Amino acid sequence: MRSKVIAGNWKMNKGLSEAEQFADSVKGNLPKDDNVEAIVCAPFPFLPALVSKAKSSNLKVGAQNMHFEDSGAYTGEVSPAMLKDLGVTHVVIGHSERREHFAETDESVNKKVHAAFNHGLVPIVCVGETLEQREANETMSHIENQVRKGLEGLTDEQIGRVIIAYEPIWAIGTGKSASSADANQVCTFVRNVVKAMTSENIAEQLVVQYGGSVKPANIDELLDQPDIDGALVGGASLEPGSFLELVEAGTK
Ligand SMILES: O=C[C@H](O)COP(=O)(O)O
Repeated sequence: MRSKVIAGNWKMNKGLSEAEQFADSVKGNLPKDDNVEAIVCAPFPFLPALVSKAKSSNLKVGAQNMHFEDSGAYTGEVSPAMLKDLGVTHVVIGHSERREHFAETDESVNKKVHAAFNHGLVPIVCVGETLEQREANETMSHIENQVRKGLEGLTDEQIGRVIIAYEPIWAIGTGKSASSADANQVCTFVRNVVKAMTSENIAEQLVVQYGGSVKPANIDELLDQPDIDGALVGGASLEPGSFLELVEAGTK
């Protein structure tokens, strides 16, 4: 059985003391259940404090982006080796906000996914369609393209360890979540694309999250779906109480 993975993506929110308070409130209250993983993906400046606070707890700490090179003349960038050194375990790659505002492409996503594995980080690879693509019936072809290009050149074993977050762009931060059936349909499709790319059973190991206006009120319904293995959550991951409720939902 696949574990449920609940990842908070704080985006560019909070200050250092708020981040520390969050970790203090959450770390002792996470469910003691090996079938659910709780990750908080925070802005770079908070990562050392969060890693230190989360030590000896079930809370894992992730980054929201990174460069694909190990080092070099890339002013303002952060390398996978730097994240690994800090004790970060996960990294969000190819979030739609990075694709939209920072010219992230399927090619750079693929380089970053390889770099993550080279440094022992688990990539959370985001895919998702715009409203225009959905209305033009292009959702599946777009998702297939993003999945195939994003995972190109990985071994089957690596693909089995990727987390894919399906986040329809029209559902992000809008309060308008995809219905659980629609979300599951795309998550099943993602698994089938991976099945076609890999040898037997790899696709069954793959964790596929849904993201887009997930909150305590709708997470149960989403996680009840057979191909939704967790959630990548923005707004509702910011408050400790709400984050804990989301993680708790993964134990049911
Ligand atoms: O990475 C998280 C997503 O962009 C979802 O954000 P949201 O939960 O605020 O809609």
